[in-house]
Amino acid sequence: MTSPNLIDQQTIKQTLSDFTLPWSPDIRLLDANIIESITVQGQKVHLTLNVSTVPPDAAEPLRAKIEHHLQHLENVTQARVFLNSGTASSKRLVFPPRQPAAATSEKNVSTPWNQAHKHPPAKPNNANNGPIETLQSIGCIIAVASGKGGVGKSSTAINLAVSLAKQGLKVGLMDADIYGPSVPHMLGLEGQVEVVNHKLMPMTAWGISAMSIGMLVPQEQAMIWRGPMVMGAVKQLLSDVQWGELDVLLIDTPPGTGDVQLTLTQTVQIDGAIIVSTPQDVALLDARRGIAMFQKSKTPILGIIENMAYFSCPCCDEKTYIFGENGAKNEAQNLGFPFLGEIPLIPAIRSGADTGVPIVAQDPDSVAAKAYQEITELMVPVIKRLTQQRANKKQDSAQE
Ligand SMILES: Nc1ncnc2c1ncn2[C@@H]1O[C@H](COP(=O)(O)OP(=O)(O)OP(=O)(O)O)[C@@H](O)[C@H]1O
Repeated sequence: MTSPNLIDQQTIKQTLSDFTLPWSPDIRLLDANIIESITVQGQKVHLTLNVSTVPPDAAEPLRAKIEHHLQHLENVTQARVFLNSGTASSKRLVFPPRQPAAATSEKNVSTPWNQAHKHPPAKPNNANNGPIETLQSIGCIIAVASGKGGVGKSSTAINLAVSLAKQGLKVGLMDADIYGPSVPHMLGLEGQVEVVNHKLMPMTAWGISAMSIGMLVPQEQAMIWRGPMVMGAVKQLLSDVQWGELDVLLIDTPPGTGDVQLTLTQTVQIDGAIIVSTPQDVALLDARRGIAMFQKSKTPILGIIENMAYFSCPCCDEKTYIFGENGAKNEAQNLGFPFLGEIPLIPAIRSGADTGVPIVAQDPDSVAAKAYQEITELMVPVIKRLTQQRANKKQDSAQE
């Protein structure tokens, strides 16, 4: 029997020695200067093709062919082939494998030449256009959003997710912040994502399943992606990830009202959105824009959470309202949305995020953990209701 240790760059190259270029069959792949890198880690192989000289329509088929070949090699448990359309100074890594069902709509994303144009991606894979297979066993989907960056949306989403899991729910967390994915770091997740039956498996931490672009490509790569690629990545986080059976999938959205939000609302049925804001006017103004966007796509607003509501002095317990008092609470009242609760500004929330141990997991009896728990106690019946509504909708459309 061959030892798994025998896989290395050289053996991978050898197995590719018979490959020729489909558009120039006389030229061997190995001689064409297209293979940019081969990384072997144990039985996992990552190969990058530089397709800057490849005819536009040939790049993706070539990628798929090589990936298929590598996946079937003895002693290879995971093989992924990436496309890089850039030169050495402007590298652009193309998000990897696509599933056949999504291939048509993601064609613009997978072909580097298309990315040069600013056209929107192909017809949105709207929830109404057909269900996404990997989301079929999910009770309901809730977006956690904010208008403004840095208000603590990711910290809130993570702690809510862990707190819901502590209450016995099966929870998934999708980090849709393509440009600044913070979920892996805040959950302390490292290492390779497993691929099983051509689907990405979510990583697990603190009782929840999570997936983020930060687990798939280096941060600096995703940061230079433009509209169509970002939209494609969001779709893949939904449709190429084996989310499995979940009571709720929380989606941590990036701040603002850009491509990601648009893609999400066009691709899946979001059952509700929770808005996170600090009490400060400028954050509330942006939050209002976020609310308007969700309302436009008929996504129900489930409520508003006030984060960094106040700082409580550790010595005397005196509350200081650093960002103003009750801003988000009043806003919820004015707009007629439920106020879900307030989270104080607490150093342990920040340090928990920095060390990858959410405060809810680290210190369940702390003031911070209790604040999150109070919110999730309000969320549980809402999740049940949304799950029922989603199931009814599914049944109705099956009968149509
Ligand atoms: N209640 C809180 N108390 C103390 N620190 C907090 C609190 N909420 C968030 N933080 C810290 O504030 C910073 C920003 O939080 P976070 O990354 O969650 O915000 P965000 O709104 O998701 O940001 P972005 O829009 O950039 O993704 C982080 O360092 C986080 O640990």
